[in-house]
Amino acid sequence: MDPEDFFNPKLFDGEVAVVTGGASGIGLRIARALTARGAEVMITSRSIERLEAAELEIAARTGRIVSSLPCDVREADDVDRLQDFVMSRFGGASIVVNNAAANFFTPAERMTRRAFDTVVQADLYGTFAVTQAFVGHMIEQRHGNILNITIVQPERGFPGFSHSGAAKAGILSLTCSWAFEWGRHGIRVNGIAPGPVPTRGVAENMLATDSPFADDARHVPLGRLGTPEDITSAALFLLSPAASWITGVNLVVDGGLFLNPPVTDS
Ligand SMILES: CCCCC/C=C/C(=O)SCCNC(=O)CCNC(=O)[C@H](O)C(C)(C)COP(=O)(O)OP(=O)(O)OC[C@H]1O[C@@H](n2cnc3c(N)ncnc32)[C@H](O)[C@@H]1OP(=O)(O)O
Ligand SMILES: NC(=O)C1=CN([C@@H]2O[C@H](COP(=O)(O)OP(=O)(O)OC[C@H]3O[C@@H](n4cnc5c(N)ncnc54)[C@H](OP(=O)(O)O)[C@@H]3O)[C@@H](O)[C@H]2O)C=CC1
Repeated sequence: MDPEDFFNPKLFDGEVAVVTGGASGIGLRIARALTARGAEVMITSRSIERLEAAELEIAARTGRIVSSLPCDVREADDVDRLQDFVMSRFGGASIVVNNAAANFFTPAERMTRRAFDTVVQADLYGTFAVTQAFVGHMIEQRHGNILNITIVQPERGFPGFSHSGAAKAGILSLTCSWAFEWGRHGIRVNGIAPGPVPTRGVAENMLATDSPFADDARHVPLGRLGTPEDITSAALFLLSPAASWITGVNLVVDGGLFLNPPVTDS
């Protein structure tokens, strides 16, 4: 049984969800699970081919249609187009999942300014811009849910991923500021901090020979790497009314890895 099978199939009836980076990996699994539970879902990423494949996969698995639009979250014009599309098709969004991210292993002394900018724009600026595109409508409706995909304890530092660590720390700060500012409007804002989940993005961008990421499985107390399903069931919980008094948290979903970080060899 999938962990997400514990969630009611009508849990998200009447909700409209935008999932950035929803064409692959964790974002695709969250988009599929929301679709299967009644939400109207809009997925975005840069690649039309991946979006088309994701639409087919979700339709085959759920019997329901998702909408999709190519959108580079670093580009203000793309985010404006996304906003226009969602407003005209659905009248607004009640759920935003800020999942799109870029990452690659680079020692800090060799990281170019453009490399730093590429990651910070995709992660931190993208989270800001996409959220801002939809929060006005949420405030009007006095109903909204924002979920940011972060990392575990970004203040700890991530050797070789200093751009991503800094961007994710910024996202965590946005999560807390927004939770505070928008709670009075009926909007909840939370984060999920995944442990290592072997997705395409990780395989293509993070497993350089000297990357510490490759070693993580040995250190996970629950004895295995994570799956997109592990992250998705936590997302469904935080986005559901079962979490209606939870805002501003960064929920760690990592098999206990943060208790035993890979700096120590056990
Ligand atoms: C914090 C600890 C880790 C926490 C765990 C987090 C995991 C994840 O986030 S997994 C998700 C990863 N998924 C992805 O990264 C998918 C999307 N990524 C990409 O498509 C590429 O990685 C991309 C971001 C590089 C693509 O963006 P694009 O705009 O096409 O980038 P460019 O190729 O133009 O490069 C821009 C700039 O960055 C430099 N650069 C790119 N790759 C590397 C690399 N492997 N090593 C060093 N530098 C790299 C590139 O050279 C450019 O800079 P300049 O040379 O100065 O122009
Ligand atoms: N997997 C892991 O171990 C961990 C993942 N995370 C986080 O989980 C989230 C999902 O990662 P994961 O599923 O592993 O990775 P993937 O690479 O599979 O997914 C990332 C998605 O983001 C999209 N994307 C990247 N850049 C942009 C951009 N500029 N504009 C729009 N979309 C973009 C990609 O699509 P396209 O290339 O088509 O644009 C892709 O669909 C990310 O936020 C990541 O940082 C955090 C900790 C650990």
